[in-house]
Amino acid sequence: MTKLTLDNVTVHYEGQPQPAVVDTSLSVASGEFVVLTGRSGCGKTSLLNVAAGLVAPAGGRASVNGLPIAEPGADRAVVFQNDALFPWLTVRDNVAFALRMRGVPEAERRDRSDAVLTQVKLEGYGDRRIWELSGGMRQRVGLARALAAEPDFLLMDEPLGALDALTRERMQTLLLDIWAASGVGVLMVTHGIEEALLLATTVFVMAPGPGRIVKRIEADFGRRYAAGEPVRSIKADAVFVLARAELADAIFEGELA
Ligand SMILES: Nc1ncnc2c1ncn2[C@@H]1O[C@H](COP(=O)(O)OP(=O)(O)OP(=O)(O)O)[C@@H](O)[C@H]1O
Repeated sequence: MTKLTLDNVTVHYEGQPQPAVVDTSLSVASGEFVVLTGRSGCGKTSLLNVAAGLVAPAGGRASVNGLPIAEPGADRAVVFQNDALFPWLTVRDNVAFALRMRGVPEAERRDRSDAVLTQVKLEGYGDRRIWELSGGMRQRVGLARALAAEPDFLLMDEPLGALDALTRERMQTLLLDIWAASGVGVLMVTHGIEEALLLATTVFVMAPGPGRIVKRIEADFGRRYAAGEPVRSIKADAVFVLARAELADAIFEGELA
């Protein structure tokens, strides 16, 4: 099992009077789906970027299996909200880009790309151009590109934020399917309250001023979905409805209505 750990992490951007995140700890292990949520500016992206190796903490420690995170690595694939795909490349070449950079031979690149395109339900789209795809399909290409590297961790910053409600719901179940099948550890930032609860095994609620974790909620709704229960029945369950209210309270606590 692989474990990504943030220990008492502080993020302080140069020239800012206050740290963006103080003394914050969490971990993500293989097979866990950890979600960061909270109001705007509470430091969610900052924390994710520390895990990605894109931001160096001013205090504390970020590590994978005890080894310090100093830079981005192939073990941690990052998916952003509007993933920058290369419009002049085909879908398959976008997915295979990182593999090409790493010198993976062409036949293997093709096989691996087609396998992950099937995983994200884009089988047969390998030869299409990016501009021929809908927003939801583009986001699935971004996800396929991340998966092609066979990472231990998927780090996702509002990956579904730009999608319409229906596409977003479909992507949520797709993410759960991929997570359950791959055993990857996920750290995801979202503003979506239902999304956080449905997907996460653990939800961390952050609050600003300075950014910190104010609540931890354990959930098993994603596992129930993976075990065959329909999403609609999960969301209608009184346990889900109560948890949603508890999560909303934690997010908006201290904020004037
Ligand atoms: N590169 C940067 N330089 C200076 N300040 C930054 C930088 N990135 C973020 N900040 C500040 O750090 C704080 C936390 O930002 P961050 O983006 O981590 O929060 P967030 O919870 O992800 O916000 P949102 O939900 O709006 O995306 C904010 O006050 C923000 O203005």
